[in-house]
Amino acid sequence: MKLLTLDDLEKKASQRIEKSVFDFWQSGAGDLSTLKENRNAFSRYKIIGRTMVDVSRLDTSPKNELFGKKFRAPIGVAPSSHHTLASPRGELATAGACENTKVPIGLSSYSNYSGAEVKDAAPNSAVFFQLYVFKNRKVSEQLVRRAEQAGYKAILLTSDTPYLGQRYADARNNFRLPRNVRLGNFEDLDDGKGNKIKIPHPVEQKKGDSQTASNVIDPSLNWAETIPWLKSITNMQIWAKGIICGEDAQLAIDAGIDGIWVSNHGGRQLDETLPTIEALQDVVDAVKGRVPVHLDGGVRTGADIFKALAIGADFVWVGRPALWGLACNGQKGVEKMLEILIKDLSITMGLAGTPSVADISRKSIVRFGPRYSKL
Ligand SMILES: Cc1cc2nc3c(=O)[nH]c(=O)nc-3n(C[C@H](O)[C@H](O)[C@H](O)COP(=O)(O)O)c2cc1C
Ligand SMILES: CC(C)CC(=O)C(=O)O
Repeated sequence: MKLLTLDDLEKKASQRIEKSVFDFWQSGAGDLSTLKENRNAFSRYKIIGRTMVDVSRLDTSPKNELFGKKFRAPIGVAPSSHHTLASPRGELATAGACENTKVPIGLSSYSNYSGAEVKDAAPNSAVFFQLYVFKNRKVSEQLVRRAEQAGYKAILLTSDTPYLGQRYADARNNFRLPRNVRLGNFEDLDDGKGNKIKIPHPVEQKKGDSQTASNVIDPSLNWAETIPWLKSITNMQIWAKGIICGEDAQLAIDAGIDGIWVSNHGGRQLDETLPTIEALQDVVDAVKGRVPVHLDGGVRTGADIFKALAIGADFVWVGRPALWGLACNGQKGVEKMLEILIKDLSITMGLAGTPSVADISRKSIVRFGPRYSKL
């Protein structure tokens, strides 16, 4: 089977990976409405292809540098947990692919390899360390300090997971991590008094009680307390992931956040929330260029990336496709996935008469169909 699109990688990965793991990757929360809408909503936007523009030179590089680095395209690999379930070198392979392709990666708190190991594998690409804030703040504090020491540029604070979404596929499969899976960032943690801390995994189901295990993440996070606390323990930038409305973007900026990441966690958390491409315009308009705006959720083609850039995103990220690439062919599979996206973006830009990312604007697209409106 020729692997030409991300859909092809998804199909091949589904044939290679054990069903309960593949279900864990693919599944969303509730009746999967947001998961599906993340994809479907892209097709409500159409590109106005302009012709007779000199497109003999195409430049996919982002309009602005990210942390002073010039990447090859405004595309990156969003944080997702447990890459060794896909391939033995796990995040080392994913990050290596990002490094070779010259795009950034955000590393999950729940990576199997530690932040320092991944930074060594991809010194230029490993920029974001995604943070879950745990009820035991000492744990998160140590994760942050280690990330800073390893050279990460920003903490990507996941704001949409006070509780774990209801993922029925995982509950039905009684999904559990294999015993030998490492949690690299949680090794040798202590409570400051010399006592070792072990953290239970939020996705694992405890017998008869799906909530107990997700209880490790702190549901009391808020702008007024959490951001000053984070700023008191690190000099890294703090970005907020999980924003889907302009009001929250404004509150995040008021709290001193350095960047906004529009996301609904790939439809895995609040079901029936907005698809991210529909939420983007409100966020971009509220932010008014004060901080960068990034987006993830259902991005699978160059046209999807083009549409998000046209609405005003500075950068666009993919989650599941990296896992599919890994499952198909390790690091080379992730490289293939990223090359497919970059080539597709480049061709879309050429055919749309927008030779550089700076040429892509709201004039480049139209939207049809009913809009979400406030009541
Ligand atoms: C298997 C899996 C694990 C994930 N783990 C994390 C995580 O540890 N932290 C986090 O902030 N987001 C996590 N995410 C969400 C992604 O960062 C991202 O928001 C989402 O996958 C984007 O949607 P997409 O998969 O449609 O591209 C995870 C997503 C998947 C599919
Ligand atoms: C460990 C989990 C909380 C990882 C995650 O964010 C997810 O599965 O969506």
